[in-house]
Amino acid sequence: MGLRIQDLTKEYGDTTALSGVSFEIPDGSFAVVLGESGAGKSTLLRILNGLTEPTSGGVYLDGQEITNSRSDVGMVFQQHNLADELSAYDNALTGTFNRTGFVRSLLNLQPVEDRELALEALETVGLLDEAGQRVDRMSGGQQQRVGIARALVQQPALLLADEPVASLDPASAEAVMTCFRETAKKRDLTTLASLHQVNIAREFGEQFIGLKDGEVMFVGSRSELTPSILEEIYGEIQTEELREGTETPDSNEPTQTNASDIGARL
Ligand SMILES: Nc1ncnc2c1ncn2[C@@H]1O[C@H](COP(=O)(O)OP(=O)(O)OP(=O)(O)O)[C@@H](O)[C@H]1O
Repeated sequence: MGLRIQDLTKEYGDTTALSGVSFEIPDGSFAVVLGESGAGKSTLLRILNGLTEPTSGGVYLDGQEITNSRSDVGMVFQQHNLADELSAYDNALTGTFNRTGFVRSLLNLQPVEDRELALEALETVGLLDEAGQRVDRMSGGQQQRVGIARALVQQPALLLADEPVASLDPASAEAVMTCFRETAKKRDLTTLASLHQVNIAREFGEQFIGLKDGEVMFVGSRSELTPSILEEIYGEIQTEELREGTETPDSNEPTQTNASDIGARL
């Protein structure tokens, strides 16, 4: 059944961050949220993750409304949020906090099954051999894969990622996104990621949700995500690349994170 967002609205005082947002993501699909800075992407992910309460509306996972408890939702952050001085394995294991409890985790009293889950998750993201390595001695891409492993250890029904590759160089971003998509497929996980880089979004996304000023202005597949739709999502951008929409990015270009510069990102 997948994820269903129904009439979600979020107001911060006078600011309406989301207004009547409704869409569905089929079970096991890899979906991407697109939108300019301020469109409401983070607010949407924060509501799905239980970090923010919506003003109104509902979120349903496999037909069940998910409310305050979000233990079945895994989250991958832009800046990893890892404990630098801990190993990849110990960081992955922190994904069990919700189940094990803080004190037992602190005392290293996780059940054997959780320890096995942490190793399996590291294997899934291709880091089993680096399990004992401190994460601050790993590359940005490897750190992000540890972040994915930690989310997997939660055994989530839904995987969220807020700008998971925004701080990586293009080659690492590709590698992390490949790992991310393959992991989601292997585990048949419904995934929703917000991505600034349109070229990466188009390469890896199966389903797209375009937000503009807090409203859904597009829901569709990769083939439906035409350059003119992208222009609508990101405003009036008059570039040949955008009109042609088929340019491949120059691998020597630095990572693009500026939402207003779509032409360079295509
Ligand atoms: N805690 C908050 N208090 C007040 N306003 C907020 C808060 N969080 C977000 N907003 C406002 O809600 C709107 C949507 O913000 P949000 O961060 O969801 O957008 P975004 O698409 O994720 O942007 P970005 O890509 O820059 O992160 C913006 O106008 C923002 O200023």
